[in-house]
Amino acid sequence: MAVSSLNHKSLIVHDPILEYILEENAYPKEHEQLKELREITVKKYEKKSVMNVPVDEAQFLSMLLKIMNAKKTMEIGVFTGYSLLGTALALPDDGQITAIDLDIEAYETGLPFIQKAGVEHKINFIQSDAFLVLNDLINGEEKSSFDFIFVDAQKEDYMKFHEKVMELVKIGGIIAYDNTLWLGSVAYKQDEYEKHSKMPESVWRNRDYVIQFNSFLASNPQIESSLLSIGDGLTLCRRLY
Ligand SMILES: C[S@@+](CC[C@H](N)C(=O)[O-])C[C@H]1O[C@@H](n2cnc3c(N)ncnc32)[C@H](O)[C@@H]1O
Repeated sequence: MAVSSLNHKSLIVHDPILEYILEENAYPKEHEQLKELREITVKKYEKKSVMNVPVDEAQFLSMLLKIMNAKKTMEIGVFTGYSLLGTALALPDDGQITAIDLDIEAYETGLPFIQKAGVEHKINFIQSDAFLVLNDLINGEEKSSFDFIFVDAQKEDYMKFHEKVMELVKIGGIIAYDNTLWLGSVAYKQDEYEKHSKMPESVWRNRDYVIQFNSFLASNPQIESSLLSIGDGLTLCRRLY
């Protein structure tokens, strides 16, 4: 199957390599309800369905959560819930996920598959602007209590999210930021980009936020970080103090 038909968001690896990863490793072990959720998302949202994290990235996150023995997590930016369902499947039966999105219709599109997978009880979905919820949690009893926080919302807000989620994640806990290679655009200078890429103007515009954020993380002493070339780029940050 050609990668272009896989609806996969990655400019990082050459198509045959990506196809190999997906066909020979990721798809054979994709949970049935994740597959169904992914397919219904493509059917309903077409091009917008690339907002779901890719299968290989969700599997990486699932393994990370298990290695960490994560129990209490948060997801900012749920959409139809591909990464949310992956997380819910990875957590123990008494695990908890605070999942926040403004868009309840998208969440409800994926909800039947979450229910069918038997993991809805681990999820507290909050329909809200994430900043309101983060402020409430900070003012409540939730500081330094989360094992893992996944941030997958508006890229221009990542810097502001970082300030908040650093208060909520435990020391030693992980914050994961999605799309930190922003379709590869962060690596191009403008003239090279124009020559080599057909990315839309909207990608180019948001690229500066992602570049600034990546550079902020790289020089931030409060975290250890690693930018992985999986999916559209995933940065893991471990809170040090
Ligand atoms: C890339 S999608 C999330 C995809 C999801 N993590 C997955 O893998 O299926 C981004 C989502 O963030 C939500 N979003 C953007 N800004 C937000 C904010 N300030 N508060 C809450 N949700 C927000 C959008 O409504 C959208 O559904």
